[in-house]
Amino acid sequence: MKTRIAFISEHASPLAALGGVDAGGQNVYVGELARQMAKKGYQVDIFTRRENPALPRCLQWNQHIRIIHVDAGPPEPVEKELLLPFMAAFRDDMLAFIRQENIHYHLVHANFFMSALVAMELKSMLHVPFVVTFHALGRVRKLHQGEQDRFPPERIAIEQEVIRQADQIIAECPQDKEDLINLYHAPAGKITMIPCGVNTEEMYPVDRQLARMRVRLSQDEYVLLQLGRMVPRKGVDNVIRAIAKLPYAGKKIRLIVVGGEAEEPGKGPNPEICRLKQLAKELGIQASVTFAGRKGRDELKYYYAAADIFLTTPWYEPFGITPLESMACGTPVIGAAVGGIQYSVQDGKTGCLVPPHDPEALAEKIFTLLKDQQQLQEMGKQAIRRVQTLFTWQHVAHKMSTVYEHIITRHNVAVSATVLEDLSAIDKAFDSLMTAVALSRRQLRIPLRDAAHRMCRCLLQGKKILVCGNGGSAAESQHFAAELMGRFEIPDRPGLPVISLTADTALLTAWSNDFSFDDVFARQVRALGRKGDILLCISTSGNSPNILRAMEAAREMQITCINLLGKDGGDAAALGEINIIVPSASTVRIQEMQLHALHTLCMLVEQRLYTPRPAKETTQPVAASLTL
Ligand SMILES: O=C(CO)[C@@H](O)[C@H](O)[C@H](O)[C@H](O)COP(=O)(O)O
Ligand SMILES: [Zn+2]
Repeated sequence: MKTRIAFISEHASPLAALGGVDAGGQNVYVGELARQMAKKGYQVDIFTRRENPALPRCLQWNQHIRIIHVDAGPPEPVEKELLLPFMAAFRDDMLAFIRQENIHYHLVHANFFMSALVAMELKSMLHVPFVVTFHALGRVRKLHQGEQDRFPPERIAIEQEVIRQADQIIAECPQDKEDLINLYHAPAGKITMIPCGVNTEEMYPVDRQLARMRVRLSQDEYVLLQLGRMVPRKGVDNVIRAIAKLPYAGKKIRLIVVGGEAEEPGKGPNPEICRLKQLAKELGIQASVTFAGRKGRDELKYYYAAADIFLTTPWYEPFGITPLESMACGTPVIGAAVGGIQYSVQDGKTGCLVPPHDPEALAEKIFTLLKDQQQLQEMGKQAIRRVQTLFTWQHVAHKMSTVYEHIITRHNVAVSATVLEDLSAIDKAFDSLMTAVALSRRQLRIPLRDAAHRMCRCLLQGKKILVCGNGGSAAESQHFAAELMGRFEIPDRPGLPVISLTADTALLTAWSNDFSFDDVFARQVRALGRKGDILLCISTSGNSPNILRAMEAAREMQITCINLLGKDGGDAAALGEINIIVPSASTVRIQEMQLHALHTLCMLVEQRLYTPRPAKETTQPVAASLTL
């Protein structure tokens, strides 16, 4: 059987176009990882929110991967900051799919905190372990974006709880791991560092001249590339400011900005692009900056390869896939020394690191590198080498499958341990019941026979039986009365006068409320009992005061006391004419044996009084033939 993994990526579908505000690294991560895991033999279902009513419920992406569109919120794009309220619906619809298909997942891989919220709930309902890749952390975002962060404040508490409940946390770079530990107190042992990857079949070196021809860029200019989502935190303004500060480096310089959604009729252009265009204009460099818009993934390698240097200076970056893509295409990167960029870009080797929000520092590095073409070339080669050793998706999938297998094995062992524990507890309960049965069989035969005999004599004399007990024994009193007043195994016989003293709630509550609970049964014995009747007391301890008082009343009235007891019989044993004492110290076993004893008494009484005679009348007492 294949190992089945459920990926949850609530806002980032691998099918979504890249470059839009909410479409970025996570979409690529989920798609690429799923493809590599499928190659490794896993069956992967990717659950993502339906953003378009035309999408099928379940799309077979390839032989081993399905994309399931989950109905949660309106079937249209919704900003991820507004998605949290739809997560309950996401969980319910995902559960409905799982139940309908009757699937058992071995593991859930949650992406982003909202998916992890769903994974936590599935874990508690379906006992499926989960790993989480946060992709971004609320506390880090808050630190950098402050009031501009529009995620609901509950995000932090959810992330904190996810960290507690996750079976393993995937940190994407050393900084991510540090943030998890320092900002969330995540236990280091729960974190595995696995970077993002880059698809080297999609991103690979292309001859620069050819690449420039392909994307129609001049061969005579320096080309600097900025590529990614167009949101303020990506710091594209910082890059534009740096360009404005660059001294002449021997050739004209062109900055290409790739990204942003395609402009749709009726919808305005991306506000960040408008802001950036305005900035370039204000700085007087609009002629040197080309806003190329969104490009298809198959075109990106030409842009990367066409560039002399790739620039990325976000305020912060949980990982950052674009620097890796650029490196895979052999183009060195100047990146901000933040988040994952500090890990993927080796300063001075595969590119350079600069502080974020510092256009001077960036301009200086660009200038230095452009002037040293030999070093740039060497950095390009090193960049390719670094990607191929550390950042291929095959490498990522290999590390990830080790984590998956470890968790699945650990979970299976824990499940089998719990199952074994439960089975052993069940076995023990049966064993102890069997011991109680064996001992009782030996010790209760005679008192049971005597008790049945006395009951028959009492009933044949037109007398009655009163029964009482507390708690479980109260229930059995009523049970016993119902069997005899109604019927046990012989149909169509008259009812027998057996009354449970535990059934009159009005009397029981009034008498215990106004006088004493200790007298609730004695009071009824005195009112209902007559000489020659039987009082059957059921107690596991034999020490309940109301039982003892009832027996005292019975004895005063020459009512026979038969006791069904346990343990050492307690004080009741001294007051009973017949004591049936279950030989066990366990209240539970005593009660179970007492029920059996009561059924046995019913059987004996019924058989003795109403032996079925098919040829004749079946319900006549056989008193005449009884030897009392
Ligand atoms: O069923 C159970 C325990 O298994 C309890 O309800 C139990 O019957 C109650 O604690 C009784 O109050 C115990 O009274 P007794 O058997 O000692 O006379
Ligand atoms: Zn009980």
